[in-house]
Amino acid sequence: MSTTPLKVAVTGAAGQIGYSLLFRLASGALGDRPIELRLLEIEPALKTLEGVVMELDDCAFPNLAGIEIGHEAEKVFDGVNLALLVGARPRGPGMERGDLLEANGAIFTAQGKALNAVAADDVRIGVTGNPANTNALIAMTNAPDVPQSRFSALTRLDHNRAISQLAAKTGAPVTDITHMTIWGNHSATQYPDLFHAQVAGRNAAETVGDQDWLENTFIPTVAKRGAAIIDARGSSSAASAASATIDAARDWLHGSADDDWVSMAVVSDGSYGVPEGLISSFPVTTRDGDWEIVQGLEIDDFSRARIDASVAELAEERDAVAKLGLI
Ligand SMILES: NC(=O)C1=CN([C@@H]2O[C@H](COP(=O)(O)OP(=O)(O)OC[C@H]3O[C@@H](n4cnc5c(N)ncnc54)[C@H](O)[C@@H]3O)[C@@H](O)[C@H]2O)C=CC1
Ligand SMILES: O=C([O-])CC(=O)C(=O)O
Repeated sequence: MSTTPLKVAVTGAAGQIGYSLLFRLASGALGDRPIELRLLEIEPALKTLEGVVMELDDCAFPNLAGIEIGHEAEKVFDGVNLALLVGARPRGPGMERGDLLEANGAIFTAQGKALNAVAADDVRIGVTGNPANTNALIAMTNAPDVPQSRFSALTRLDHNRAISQLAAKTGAPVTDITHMTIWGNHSATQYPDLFHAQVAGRNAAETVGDQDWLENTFIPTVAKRGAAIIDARGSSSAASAASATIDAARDWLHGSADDDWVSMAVVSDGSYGVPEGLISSFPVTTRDGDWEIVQGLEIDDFSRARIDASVAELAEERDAVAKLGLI
């Protein structure tokens, strides 16, 4: 194991997700390698962030090798190996994540440019801030020197939600649920796929044997879970979003489990009819910091229609940010 600290940037570090994410990162959720935190916030939030840093100090985490904070992306991102782009406005009740495009898009233009200029050559960039897929597209487009494969958007929370719902339905432990896939956008159009998922090695859709539940309960529960949490909590999911951000980063850096896959929104190479260049969620395997889209899955008409609908929304979002001059 390298003893050189992994430099991890977190944006929006004084926000709700940050408050959960930073303590998990600092306590070793990405492995034993020491980490150095680089925390970016807007200037008015720096005082709050200083308080969070005091708390991190007070935990005396053995593997926390240093913390730097600031409001200038080019300083904070200097030499980072992993950038977790969380900072963005969350939606409130009655909003869709796409309503945040204009408010949040500009953040990712500037941060893409800054990462392009100063990040380490091996940087990996995970976007959590919404609308995550299109924000990742904006950052990627504004960072032409960083390989496109280094960008991903978070659909791991949806993936974890789908696992949890299926486990509850079948009575199986979550560890028995494998091969889950979220296709498309991190939005209400996403398609959580039970036709390729497995419960203790058996096909999940067959195990459930209830198309009505699959179509009218499972898919909408997973796809609209974010809104249900906003409705119940008054603010959007935070600890679960931080946990999923860590799951995604850990698997990206260290590899997904053998004989399983994970969901990640990554740049499409045209696989499964998703237009090249869109950042869409796929089943992927990861190893040593690289990902590969799982190939050869059969897509029936039911799945095809749902993947196409979510991908059409991604194309609309891309066109909207192109009109705004963000890509
Ligand atoms: N992809 C996913 O699964 C999920 C995504 N989210 C999204 O994550 C984002 C953050 O959520 P919360 O932490 O709850 O929001 P929050 O409002 O509590 O925190 C956001 C933080 O970002 C900061 N910020 C704003 N502009 C910034 C900039 N240019 N640079 C650096 N920091 C900046 C704000 O000052 C604030 O402290 C939201 O867009 C939310 O919708 C939330 C849950 C799940
Ligand atoms: O729903 C939201 O706005 C926050 C989010 O992305 C989620 O919880 O999946």
